[in-house]
Amino acid sequence: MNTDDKLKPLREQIDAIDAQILDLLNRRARVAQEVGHIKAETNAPVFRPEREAQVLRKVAERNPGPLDGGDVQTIFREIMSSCRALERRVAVAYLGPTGTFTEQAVYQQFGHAIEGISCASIDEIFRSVEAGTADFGVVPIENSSEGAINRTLDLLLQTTLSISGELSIPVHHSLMTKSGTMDGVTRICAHSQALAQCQVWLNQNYPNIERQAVASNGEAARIASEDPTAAAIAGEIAGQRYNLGIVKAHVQDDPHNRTRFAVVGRLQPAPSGKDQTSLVLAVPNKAGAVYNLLAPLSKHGVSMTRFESRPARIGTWEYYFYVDVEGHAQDEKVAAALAELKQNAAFFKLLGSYPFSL
Ligand SMILES: O=C(O)C(=O)C[C@]1(C(=O)O)C=C[C@@H](O)C=C1
Repeated sequence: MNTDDKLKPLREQIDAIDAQILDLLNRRARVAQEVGHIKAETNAPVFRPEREAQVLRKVAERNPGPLDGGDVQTIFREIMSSCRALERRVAVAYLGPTGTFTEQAVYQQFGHAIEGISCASIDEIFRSVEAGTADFGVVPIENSSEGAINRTLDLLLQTTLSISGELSIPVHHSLMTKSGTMDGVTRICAHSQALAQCQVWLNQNYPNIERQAVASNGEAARIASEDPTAAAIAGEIAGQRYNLGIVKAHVQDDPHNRTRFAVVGRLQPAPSGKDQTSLVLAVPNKAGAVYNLLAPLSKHGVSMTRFESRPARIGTWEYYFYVDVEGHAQDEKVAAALAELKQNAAFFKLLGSYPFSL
């Protein structure tokens, strides 16, 4: 028997299974449509991150293999994304142009059945959600090599929006040009964060080529696609979008470089069973103030997962503290700790409670 003869019965099995999967997918989609009708009657939100997190956790727990648990979650995320789009296609604002890591983060959180709205800056993302042009925005909040994205932290302080989710993705940068070589290149363009994440490598390899900070890595890729004297540092997806050749892949100084993103919107997700709460606090500038401020967390057995300070920029040495804690603001012990924190703080803002990222 030749190879094709051996494959034929197996491919017939796959065809039969695919027909069953297709039938089941459409049965699921019809149920989601019914859910959509009920939500439309009551004006309830279409995107329910706590429910999606529960579905994804359940499939990973139940998955008997041989498919990888993470791969199964990716498949189900897309199934839910398509089902959700039958109810209504949510509009998500992100830092454009296409091909940025923020766009990748959007798909990781919402799947591909969305309307992506490309914005020129982090400010514009917040504005478009606040104005209702987009339902949600995805903004970078922290990079593992470079630390906090300060503009996002500042905007979170002012916005009327809440954080309704978070996720982190690996960030691998490549040096790319139109020709795939560095011949004739006089400048290397990238977002300032990406230039900083690759500075050791750039100092070693191209110390004499000018570096130019641009609005985003996607924008850098677009520039390089039009100008043969410009190279871009960006993700490979951006390079593919703009037809660039790779001069060198993985040029970031830290091979484990990751960026964390926050999803912002008007939605306040219900508890999912495994959640996180983000808040901003400030205290009067006196000895022991920060220590006393945080005491209610340990008193009520609430774990702090992140603590970041940012100058208040009012000319004095005062700081805002960005704090993440485990649990949902509606959980009894978190609620008790937050009530006490609020009493002790000179400033208190609850940014949101949302499912712990998968
Ligand atoms: O359970 C819901 O509320 C649904 O709308 C269904 C569904 C799904 O496909 O499972 C789709 C969208 C929501 O974000 C959550 C889940």
